[in-house]
Amino acid sequence: MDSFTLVVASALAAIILACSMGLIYRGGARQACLLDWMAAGVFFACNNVLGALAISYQASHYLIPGVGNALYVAGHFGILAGLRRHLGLRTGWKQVLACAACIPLLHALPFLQSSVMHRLFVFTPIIVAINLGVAVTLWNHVRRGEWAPYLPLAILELFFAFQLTLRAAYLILGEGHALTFMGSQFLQTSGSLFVLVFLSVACMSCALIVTHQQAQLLRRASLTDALTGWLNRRALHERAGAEFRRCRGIGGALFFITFDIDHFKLINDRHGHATGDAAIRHVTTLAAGALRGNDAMFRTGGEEFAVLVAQGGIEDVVAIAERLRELIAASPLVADNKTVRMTISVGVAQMLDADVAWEDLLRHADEALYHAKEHGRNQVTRYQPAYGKRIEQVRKAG
Ligand SMILES: Nc1nc2c(ncn2[C@@H]2O[C@H](COP(=O)(O)OP(=O)(O)OP(=O)(O)O)[C@@H](O)[C@H]2O)c(=O)[nH]1
Repeated sequence: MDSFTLVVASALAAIILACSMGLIYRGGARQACLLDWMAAGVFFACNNVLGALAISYQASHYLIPGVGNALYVAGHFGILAGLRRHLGLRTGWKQVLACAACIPLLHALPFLQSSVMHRLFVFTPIIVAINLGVAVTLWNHVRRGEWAPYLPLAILELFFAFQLTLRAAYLILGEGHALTFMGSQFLQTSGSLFVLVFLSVACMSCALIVTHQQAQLLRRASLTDALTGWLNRRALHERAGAEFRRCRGIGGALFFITFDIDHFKLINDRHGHATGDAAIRHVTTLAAGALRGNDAMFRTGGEEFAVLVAQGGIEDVVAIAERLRELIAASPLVADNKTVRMTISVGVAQMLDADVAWEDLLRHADEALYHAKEHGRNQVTRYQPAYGKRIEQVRKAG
């Protein structure tokens, strides 16, 4: 293989890595890890440009391979640093760049100057450690069900570490005596080929990680209510439908608690819309503390909320609803030297054999809530089939 062509191709792949990461960043995915990966691309590109120059020109030993090796270590570390930043960990850039800056000076040592083999002996373990560092970081910090977007990078880094170890072992144990800098032996030039493959696949893998996260963020935003952080109506359709089918399938119980702040219009009228918003947030914060971790909480309208409960019996659920009502009545909002007292009316319904969809269950909870409103507010009402008929009569009369 022609080592010059391979090194130039690797330089181009590194430039493509740097430009792709920069463009994705500029394009709106403002994730700082992209800048780490862009820096990695720049380091690899400089390393390969130096390598290409070294084939044609004689240079100082500190520059080639000294600076070249420093850039190579920094490039590999950039991939690890970006991943660590993406996972919310400290990158360690400062320490690594300080160490990398010392690498050219290390090349003053006669041991490193004297042979390519000795340099392989020193730098291969460093690169392998960084490659394995990527895999170990993923293993330790990515939850089992969320591996899919990280898998290509993990496989790439493990593969690179494996081929590097194998080639270095073979060269050191067998063929090492024949090595020259940028030589043309197959085992040596295949190293450039692997770097080319590494850079190309790293570019795709890093882009995949970021675009997958962007898609996740957008999906989460599309299912979340901006004011309260609770799930919205769209999420309700997805979640309640799935829970309804699951509970029907296993013969489990399913409940809806719906609640609505009493006379909320008066709060807006007396204290203003901003205080109204704060009151809504206050109620959802209190409610989230009172409900159980497994209960799914939805904001279904302005001051209307629904909680999907898939455990316990009807008595437990009514008790939770009662606790929630008492908590909100006892915990007024205090804002801007104002005390805003609130109460809620609550409806509770259990899935019935006759229910054909989750909407039936929600309608029953709403009918119970309507009953609570009609009978004085600030109370919990458990659904009775008669409520539906009564509401039907009221609608017809109206
Ligand atoms: N501040 C604020 N107000 C909202 C929001 N969404 C809806 N509202 C207001 O909530 C009020 C709801 O009023 P109603 O439906 O008459 O209910 P209510 O006054 O709570 O009366 P009852 O439910 O019968 O006890 C309306 O004035 C809406 O403008 C919101 O996001 N923020």
